[in-house]
Amino acid sequence: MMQDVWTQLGPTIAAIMFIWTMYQNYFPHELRGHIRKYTDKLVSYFYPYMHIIFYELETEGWFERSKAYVTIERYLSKNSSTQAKRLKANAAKNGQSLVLTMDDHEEITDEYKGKKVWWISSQKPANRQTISLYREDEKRYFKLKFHKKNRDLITNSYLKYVLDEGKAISVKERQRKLYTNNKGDGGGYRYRGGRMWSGVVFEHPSTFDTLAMDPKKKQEIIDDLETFSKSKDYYAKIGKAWKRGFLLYGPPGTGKSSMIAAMANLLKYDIYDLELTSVKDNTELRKLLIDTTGKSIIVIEDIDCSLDLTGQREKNKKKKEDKDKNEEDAVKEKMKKGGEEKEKQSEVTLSGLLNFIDGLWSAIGGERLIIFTTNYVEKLDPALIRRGRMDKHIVLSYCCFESFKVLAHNYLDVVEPHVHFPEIRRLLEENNTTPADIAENLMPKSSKENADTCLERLIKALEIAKEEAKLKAEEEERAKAAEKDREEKKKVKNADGVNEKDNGVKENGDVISKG
Ligand SMILES: Nc1ncnc2c1ncn2[C@@H]1O[C@H](COP(=O)(O)OP(=O)(O)OP(=O)(O)O)[C@@H](O)[C@H]1O
Ligand SMILES: [Mg+2]
Repeated sequence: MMQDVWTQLGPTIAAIMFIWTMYQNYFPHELRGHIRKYTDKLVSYFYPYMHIIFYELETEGWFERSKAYVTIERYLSKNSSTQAKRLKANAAKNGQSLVLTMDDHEEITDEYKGKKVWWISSQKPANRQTISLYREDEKRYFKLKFHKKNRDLITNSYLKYVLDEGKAISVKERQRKLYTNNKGDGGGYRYRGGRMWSGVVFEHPSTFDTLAMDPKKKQEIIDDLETFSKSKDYYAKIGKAWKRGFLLYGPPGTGKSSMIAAMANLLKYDIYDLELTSVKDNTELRKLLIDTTGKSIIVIEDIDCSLDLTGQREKNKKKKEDKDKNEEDAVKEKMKKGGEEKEKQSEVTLSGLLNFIDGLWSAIGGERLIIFTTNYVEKLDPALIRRGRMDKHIVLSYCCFESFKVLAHNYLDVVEPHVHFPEIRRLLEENNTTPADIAENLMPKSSKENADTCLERLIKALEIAKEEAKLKAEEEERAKAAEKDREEKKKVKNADGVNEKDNGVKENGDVISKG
């Protein structure tokens, strides 16, 4: 049977191969191009499908990988691993993880709004008649095949969807960075590749799961952030730059910095930690802003300590003028002494900072959070923190029982009900203890310590803190009473003095009247 088939097909296959070899080797190149053009036209007339080709390399410039190709590659990686038989692995996150995509000549299907499309990964044979500096595989491309009747849907909507999804996957997989504008030892910026920020890999482990705070408040913040990150079109519709300001305030050790790290981890953003005191002036501040990328959080920690931004603007202006004058005098003085003035005070003003937050330049680069932290919210100029600039004010406060439960679960794997919990609850209500203090007590200090020993240590620490707070309050009470006593005595003394003085005036008056 097999032999019959071969006897019938053999000559036909041999003839086709012979014609193909002749065509490839002896047919003039230009003529082949013409023939291809007409056969393509003929085929496309009857063929119900359309193709779009995405080449790997840009045809203009320095043969860089095309952004569209890379984005599509990322998008297809989500289907490739389940559909393609041969996969290709590319390194991501500086070699720490792998992206799997289909290998050449593989085909996978995708579905969009009920319509099926095909993605084919392929390679164009290199033109042997031209000399190229590049390898053959530089003609690699993705071919998108779809039915002609779906043309509008695919070109108007599906392609945008693919690029958006691909970008989102790239963002998730990229290695995130923590940048700082801190100057080097020499006092100047270390420009890395022309950038004003220097960055390291951001690997802070804080997440909203590990953050101890009231669960309702926590969920509200998570919802706010997620809504923000998906609201590109909404912000465009209402004519607002796609950014959101957060003011985090509360005593030291209540989780402000931890929350910033959790936000960055939730949204997969980079962090730009802006050290305002290292910024020379408003112009430099603007340059730093321009040098940030989208999908980032710009943080100014301890804003009240960063600059003299706490008073009224006019007052600040006057202060600044005085300061400038004093500084100038000081510099002259030092120069006279042969000294060298290296560290110059920052000249960033409140208006410069306001401009940074919501001026025209702040809209460049897309989605961005701006976060200020402070221990003393009341010290800040209201203009700096008004809604619209700092859209959401979040207070992080002392540890309540709900927050404690999160810490106990994270640090010791202990959950309610527990024999020590009621006492801890009572002590927390009577004490102002920061989550940082609770966390420190919950952490096992040796392999011998277990959950119970840690909780008992916490109870002891809370009792001591309560006792100390009581003693401190008594001490303050005594100091207040002593102060009050001193004031009373002073008043009596003053009153006596006034009486004596009054008497003197009377007497003098008498003298005058007598005169
Ligand atoms: N709410 C919290 N949830 C979980 N851990 C916390 C929380 N608050 C503080 N901690 C722990 O305490 C440490 C210090 O917290 P963090 O640096 O976030 O405080 P902060 O509010 O930024 O303080 P500061 O005002 O001094 O900058 C953290 O490393 C973390 O371990
Ligand atoms: Mg902090």
